[in-house]
Amino acid sequence: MRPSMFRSVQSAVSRTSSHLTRRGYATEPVPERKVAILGAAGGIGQPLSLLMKLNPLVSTLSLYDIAGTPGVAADVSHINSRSEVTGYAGEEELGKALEGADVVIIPAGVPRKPGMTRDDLFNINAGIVKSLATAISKYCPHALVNMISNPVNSTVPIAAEVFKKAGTYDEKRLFGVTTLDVVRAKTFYAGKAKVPVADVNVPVIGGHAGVTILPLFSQATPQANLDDDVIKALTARTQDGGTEVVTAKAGKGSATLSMAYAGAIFADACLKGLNGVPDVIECSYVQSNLIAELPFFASKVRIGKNGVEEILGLGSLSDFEQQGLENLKAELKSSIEKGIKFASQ
Ligand SMILES: NC(=O)C1=CN([C@@H]2O[C@H](COP(=O)(O)OP(=O)(O)OC[C@H]3O[C@@H](n4cnc5c(N)ncnc54)[C@H](O)[C@@H]3O)[C@@H](O)[C@H]2O)C=CC1
Ligand SMILES: O=C([O-])CC(=O)C(=O)O
Repeated sequence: MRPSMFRSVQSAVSRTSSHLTRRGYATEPVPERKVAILGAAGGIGQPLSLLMKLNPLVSTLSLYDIAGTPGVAADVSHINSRSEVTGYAGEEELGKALEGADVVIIPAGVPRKPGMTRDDLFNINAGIVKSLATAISKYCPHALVNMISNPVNSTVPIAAEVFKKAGTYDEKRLFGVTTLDVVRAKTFYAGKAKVPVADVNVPVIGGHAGVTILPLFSQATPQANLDDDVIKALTARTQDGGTEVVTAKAGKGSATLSMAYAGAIFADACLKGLNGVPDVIECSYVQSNLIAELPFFASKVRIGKNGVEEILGLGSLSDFEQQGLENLKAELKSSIEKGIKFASQ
């Protein structure tokens, strides 16, 4: 667990309702924040529900799925942390699940099996995302939306189109969650660079599928003089990280635990941004004008009270990364167009 998150979890467990620190001094009251998880009974949804229950910034935790959420909610609700937990099951309860939400996290939809690409999930997940985005535009149009459902390169443009049609689109409030790519890049880099993983930072740009995932190891900190072939191998492993897990799970789904961790990190960043914490910076796949032909692109973004406050520049890229950027453009462009076309039908 990232050290700051570990401290959050520790303080969640020790905090009292009057917001006393462990030393007993009164602190600023923490604002009320409702977080809704759509797909909360699934492989990602369950551990993500657990992690969000441990987050002291959450006051109401709303767990929605087509089935199974009352059990998940009853289970995590017994944990002695701040938030009140409610489970909602079935479409007729979706409105109540969403009403008043500040952050909506969406891990709803089918995962990959060996041999599939993320795009192979499009036919099923596009429809799921479209209907959930329609409900968000109706019940909590101002929420920050954290899209986890794959293919993220297309599901984010789908949600944007749905919001546009409903007249509720605010490009600052829609995020594709690419945090797992960053988590993987950090872990793999620390292993090769032989530096403490907790100190490592690696930006990951582009999108969230295969070659569209572009880790910028030339900007990794702490710097290490890794050979070109090591950087190439680290890049390939980061790009194939999801497939590595799908293969190892051998038909039982894709990354769930590491994704729940990554999703919890990203949602925590959104909550901190909403609460006015300065300099909250994470990589995310958002509406962007960094690359002319790609209206959605992942890069470092500053998250604040209104969502995306600033899209940070890409910084300087190595020749290898520059080539990687050229190589990802065609696939990412077509995934974006596919999403937009689907949503406008
Ligand atoms: N962005 C990322 O980095 C990652 C994304 N994913 C994606 O996350 C998604 C979920 O993965 P898992 O949790 O492993 O799948 P899962 O099958 O274990 O869980 C999905 C859950 O979504 C629910 N669901 C289906 N239709 C729904 C609807 N209309 N409304 C609400 N809930 C609905 C299902 O009932 C199920 O509980 C997949 O699309 C997967 O590819 C997975 C890992 C990483
Ligand atoms: O690979 C998958 O299908 C799930 C995913 O997005 C990831 O683990 O990065």
